[in-house]
Amino acid sequence: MAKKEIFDISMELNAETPEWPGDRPFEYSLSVTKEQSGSVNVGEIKSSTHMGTHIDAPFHYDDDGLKIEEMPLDVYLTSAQVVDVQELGEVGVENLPEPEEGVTAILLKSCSWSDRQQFPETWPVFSGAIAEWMKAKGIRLLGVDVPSVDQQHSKELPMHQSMNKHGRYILEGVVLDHIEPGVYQLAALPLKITGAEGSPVRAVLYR
Ligand SMILES: N[C@@H](CC(=O)c1ccccc1NC=O)C(=O)O
Ligand SMILES: [Zn+2]
Ligand SMILES: [Zn+2]
Repeated sequence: MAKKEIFDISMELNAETPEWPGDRPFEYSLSVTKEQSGSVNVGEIKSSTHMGTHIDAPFHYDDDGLKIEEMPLDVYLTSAQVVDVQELGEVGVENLPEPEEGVTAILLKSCSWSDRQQFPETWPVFSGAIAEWMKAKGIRLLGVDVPSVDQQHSKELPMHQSMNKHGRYILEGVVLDHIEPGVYQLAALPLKITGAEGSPVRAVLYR
């Protein structure tokens, strides 16, 4: 078998990773040094669950929604198609190609968040009709290369709600600038945090 080609599509997590405005920044530090313990360095992390490349559990926007440890894992281990949606202010169904055979995730490459040390001022609007289209095509996961599938100041969260209503799942903050459109295997598993409404993931594409 040929060697696996692995493409990292995750953001780095460090003190410069931009948090959602008003949310807590990411922190990693050594709480115990090897010198102190005589044996090991031990770290601790503080983070929002919506930091960097992450997934939303439905409980993020629906009090009765699934929590992170209840989420199906096969949604995040699947064939994924990277689709070019660059230069679009609004992304609708008319901008999406017929998915390739066997694909159950679509990753939208907008290239609208180039400086990952700044929270972006704007990003494309994703039409709620995409969720219905996904359901009709058997696509279970939508990935976006921006902080959210809705706009920053939205309170109604029409896209999140439409995805939930149609039983579709959300992956946010992937990095696709270096990825050619096409079909890959995706792995992007959440941490098993009891009761949580989101989790950072290490997202990779491979083939
Ligand atoms: N919906 C966004 C996150 C979000 O809305 C948010 C994240 C942290 C703190 C506040 C937030 N939203 C509204 O106050 C997301 O899906 O990641
Ligand atoms: Zn989120
Ligand atoms: Zn979200």
